[in-house]
Amino acid sequence: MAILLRGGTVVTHEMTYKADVLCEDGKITKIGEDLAVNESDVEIVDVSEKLIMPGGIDPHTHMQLPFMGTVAADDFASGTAAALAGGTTTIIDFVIPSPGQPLMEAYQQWRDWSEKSMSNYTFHVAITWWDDSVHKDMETLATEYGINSFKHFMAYKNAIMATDDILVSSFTRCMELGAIATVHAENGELVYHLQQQLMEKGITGPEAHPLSRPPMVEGEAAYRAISIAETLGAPLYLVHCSVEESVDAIRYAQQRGHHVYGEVLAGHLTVDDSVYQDVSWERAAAHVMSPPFRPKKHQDVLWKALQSGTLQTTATDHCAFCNEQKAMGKDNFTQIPNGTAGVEERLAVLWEKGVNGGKITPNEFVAVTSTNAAKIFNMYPAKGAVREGSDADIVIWDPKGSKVISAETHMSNIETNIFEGMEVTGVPVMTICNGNIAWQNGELLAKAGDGKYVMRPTYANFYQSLQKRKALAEPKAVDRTSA
Ligand SMILES: NC(=O)NCCC(=O)O
Ligand SMILES: [Zn+2]
Ligand SMILES: [Zn+2]
Repeated sequence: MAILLRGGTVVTHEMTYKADVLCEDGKITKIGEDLAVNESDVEIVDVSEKLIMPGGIDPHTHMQLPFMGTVAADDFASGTAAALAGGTTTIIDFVIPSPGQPLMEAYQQWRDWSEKSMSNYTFHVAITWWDDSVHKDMETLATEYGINSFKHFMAYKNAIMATDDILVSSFTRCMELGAIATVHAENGELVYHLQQQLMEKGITGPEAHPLSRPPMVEGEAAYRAISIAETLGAPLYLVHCSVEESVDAIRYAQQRGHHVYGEVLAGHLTVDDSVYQDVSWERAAAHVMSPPFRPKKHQDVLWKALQSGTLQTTATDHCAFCNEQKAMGKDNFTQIPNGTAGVEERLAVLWEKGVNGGKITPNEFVAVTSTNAAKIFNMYPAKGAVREGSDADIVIWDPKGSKVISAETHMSNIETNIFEGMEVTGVPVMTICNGNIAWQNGELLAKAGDGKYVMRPTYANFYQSLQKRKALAEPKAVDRTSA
């Protein structure tokens, strides 16, 4: 049934205005003041005093990920239910082939798992190894399956780490296909070396995790990935930037005119490394994720980078493991499955600390939680927008509503919440996904399978200048025939 959102305030990444919004057949069909509709055909929802914003896009989640000897506890049903409860209507998850596994086989595996999604979903595909078949499958994925981003883990040695030769081959291929390369920037060799040293010293608990991944481990990899991409003229997106060193590397590259984008996690903006000193092993281990939570001074830099546009997107890296799974590393911190949750909390945390904290405007909030990701990953304006013709993926926001975040009430399948006890003012009250009310005031209405797979075409907008620049700089041999 069509839905008319009556009397709300539309907030987009560029403007704020009063209007009614009509959603029909999964699309936003009309926006205007006092829209007239046939009331018997349309469900009218009073949203006065509420904000109408594009549904959140979380560009970094791992539902049901097989990782470090176990499988992430939130599958595509529970994880996307949590997303909807938090006002997020689209996730970009990751297909991660095991080294040697054909890309198309892994892709099909993830498509099967994700059929039970309740929110919309799409995938980055990780490049974990290289041969001619990978080169070919990247094209098939880009041209036939709507994949325009390929991920590279520079960490996780002896597992899924991409070495420099793979980065060079894959970034080059991304350019040829009109796709964007993304990286998890951490020097995997250094991490491995420091892990062994810490274990030899008998520091085996979660407090060793951040010591094995100091800021320069991330900064070096960020700088290296950027240098490789810039040399090749390839666009680059750095996931979960957590330290000043990465922000500096990105800002310098942008100042040189390079197309480089950066993501920051709600967790890295708000949680600091003191969590690893917790006397409870369980609570400390619950925060083991990579990159780790950082000393507080980095949070300030990350916020400023988001405010200034050096970083464009916010995500969660939702990769949930319950206490029993974390206990796999009871005697050896390197075996603690890496990952934390947050897909349900991201928007509320960003509103509380960002908007209420005077760091970003509501319009900038929309940009960093939805629109910018839609643009970079080429889903805009179907996604990331409240405008006529866009998909009806909407969050109705109550800026005066409040709650206390807690594992007691969250939807994720784990016993801990990294934002435990945070009081937030500004909460979702309704989430509309594909024109249907998917979640309302604590009640999940979406069903497994309601979410749609999102095709993302290649050649996002930034390719227009990138290609021209590349053509103009094309090297030419010197003609010496007449010399
Ligand atoms: N982030 C994390 O600790 N786990 C998920 C895999 C990754 O993104 O590195
Ligand atoms: Zn990562
Ligand atoms: Zn991740």
